[in-house]
Amino acid sequence: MTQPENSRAGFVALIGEPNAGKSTLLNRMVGAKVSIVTHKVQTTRARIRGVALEGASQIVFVDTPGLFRPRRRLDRAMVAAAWSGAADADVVVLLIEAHRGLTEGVEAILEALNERAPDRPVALAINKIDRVKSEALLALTEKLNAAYPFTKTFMISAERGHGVDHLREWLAQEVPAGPWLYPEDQIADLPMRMIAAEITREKLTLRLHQELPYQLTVETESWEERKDGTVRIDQLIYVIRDGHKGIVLGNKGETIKAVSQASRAELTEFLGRTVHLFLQVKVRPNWLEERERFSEMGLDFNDGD
Ligand SMILES: Nc1nc2c(ncn2[C@@H]2O[C@H](COP(=O)(O)OP(=O)(O)OP(=O)(O)O)[C@@H](O)[C@H]2O)c(=O)[nH]1
Repeated sequence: MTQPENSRAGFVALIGEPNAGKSTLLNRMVGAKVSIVTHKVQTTRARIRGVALEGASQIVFVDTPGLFRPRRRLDRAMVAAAWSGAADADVVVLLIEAHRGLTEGVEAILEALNERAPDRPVALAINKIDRVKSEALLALTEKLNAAYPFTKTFMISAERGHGVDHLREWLAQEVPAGPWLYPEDQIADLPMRMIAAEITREKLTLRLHQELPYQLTVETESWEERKDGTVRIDQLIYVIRDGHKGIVLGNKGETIKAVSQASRAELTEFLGRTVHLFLQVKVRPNWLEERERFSEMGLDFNDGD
């Protein structure tokens, strides 16, 4: 399918408390292919994105980590990432659980939304409607809309698929007019590339949790299926300063070597075949601003320009 003239494209941040159903919804929106792969990884620690095509629109979803009160350093980084996603996205979807309603956690998110994501369309998606009676749903809708001026409210069951098409159609209209962000042929193996990048990023984080700022991104540059049944994966690790490069490499390259080994082992297990992994570290001071780099997974994100 070639890109239509009336194309639209944009980023959609799915936010909500842990367990709200964000991953389930993302998988529904994007399709079976992504759901198969994302089920295998720890989605709570990853910002998995998927790309959906709806009519002439390309919708790029960010599945943020659950928003909660951060304690550990890594948690804080994740929450910051979740919020940066929400603030920079073209559209925000707040997912809540119908049977839990307006919890303290949801109240905290609404407060923060006011501060951090003003002027964005924010849709309310009340999920798990299969668990409550319709009268309760109406009352909840009123209560939530009194608490925050949502652009639109959807009642859905991510698990059963109810209402999901409506939400996706609405998102397709809300994302800005403009060219698609991903070429069509990249969408197919995007999930695998993202997951591979996320696995390496996780190993880096585990290894460097004290020293490394989370301003680091991993991209899968190439993915080559070899005739002998093995896979060659080349990844770039972007840091924002020269000093960070030294930290990632470690003394005599021992850090990067350990990260590479750990990542390769997990990728090999995940893919069920031998993986040859090649990592390269690059300094890129402006990666936060580089929109064209969003073709891969990472903490970088749309700056809304
Ligand atoms: N009954 C019901 N359960 C649902 C629905 N959608 C999701 N769930 C369940 O809710 C649980 C949490 O769903 P996830 O998609 O993992 O939630 P999440 O928001 O991604 O969770 P975190 O990754 O922890 O932030 C899972 O057990 C889902 O099966 C729904 O529409 N109805």
